[in-house]
Amino acid sequence: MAHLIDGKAVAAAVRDEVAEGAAAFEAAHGRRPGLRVVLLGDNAASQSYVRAKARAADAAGIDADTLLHPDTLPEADLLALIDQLNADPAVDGILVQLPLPDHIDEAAVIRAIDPAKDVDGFHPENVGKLVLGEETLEPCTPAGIVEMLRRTNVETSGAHAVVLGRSNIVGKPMASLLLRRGLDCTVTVCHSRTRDLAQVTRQADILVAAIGRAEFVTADMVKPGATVIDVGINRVEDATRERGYRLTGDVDFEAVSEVAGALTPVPGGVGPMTIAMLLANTLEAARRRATRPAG
Ligand SMILES: Nc1nc(=O)c2c([nH]1)NC[C@@H]1CN(c3ccc(C(=O)N[C@@H](CCC(=O)O)C(=O)O)cc3)C=[N+]21
Repeated sequence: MAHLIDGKAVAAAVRDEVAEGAAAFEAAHGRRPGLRVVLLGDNAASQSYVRAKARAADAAGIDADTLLHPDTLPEADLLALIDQLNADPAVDGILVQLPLPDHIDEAAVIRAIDPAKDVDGFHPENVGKLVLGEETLEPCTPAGIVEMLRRTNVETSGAHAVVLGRSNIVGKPMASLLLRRGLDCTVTVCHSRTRDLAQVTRQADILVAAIGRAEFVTADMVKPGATVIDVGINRVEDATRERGYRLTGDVDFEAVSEVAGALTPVPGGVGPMTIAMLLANTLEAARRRATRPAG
C-alpha cells in the first residue's frame, strides 16, 4: 500500500509560515500584504474556490478581497480594472480566476497584470524567468507540488519525473521546475497524443498526473514504488453524495495505491497546496515590492 502524502497537513504548515511572515510584514510596513481575486460570472465551482482562497488569506493575515463581476463584463472594463489594481499601492497580488468567458482574450488579460503582482506566475515575463531559472513568482500548483516533494523528503536528484499533461498552468511550468538545479530531475513531458503512453509513464520515479481526465492513470501505468502526484480535480456525478457529485483526480486512486510508493489524494492533496502557495506568493510579492517599489 502506498504512503499517503497529506497535502492538507503540508499546506497548513506552509500557511503557518506565511502567517508569521505576514505578521512581520505588517509590523514593518504598517499594512497587510494585499490580494485581489477577480471573478467573472457565478459558476458555483469557481465561487467555492474563490471563497476558499479568501478564507485562507484572511486566516494568514493577508488582506484579501474578491471582486465579483458579471460574465458579460466587456474586456476593456476588465483591463481597466487590472490597471487600477496595478496602480494601487495596497495591492501586492492580483489573481484573475480562469477560465474567462469566450469574449475575453485570456492572454491579453494575463499580459495586462503587473508582473510584480502576478501571484499566479502566468505573465510571459514570469514564465520566461521560470524557464531561465531566475527568481520569479512561480505558478502556484507546480510550486506547491515542489514544496510537497521537499517537505515529505521525496528524492528528486537524478530521478526520472514524468509529467503527464502540457498545459501552461501545470504541465509546462512543472517540467521547468523539476529540471532546475536543486531538484535535478530527468524530465519527460507526455500528453494525450503520446504513443505507448503507459510504457512512458511506467518509467517514472515521480509521476505528475495533470491531464484533466478522471481516473486516467491506471495501475499498469505506474512503476512499483513510484511517487504519484495527482493534480486532477474532476467532478464525477454521484447520486449517493450530498452534493450530487464526488471529486476525483486524474489517478485511479484505489488501484494505483496498490502499486505506488507514495500518492497524493484528491481532495486533500495538491489543491490545498495550490492555495497555500498563492498566499506565499502574495507575501513574497509584498516583500519584493516593499524593498523595490514600482507600482
Ligand atoms: N487564475 C487562476 N489561478 C488558479 O489557481 C486557479 C484558477 N485561476 N482557476 C481554477 C483553478 C482551480 N484551483 C483550485 C485550487 C484549490 C483547490 C482545492 O483546494 N480543492 C480541494 C477540494 C475543494 C472541494 O471540495 O471542492 C482539494 O483538492 O482538497 C481546487 C482548485 C485554482 N485554480
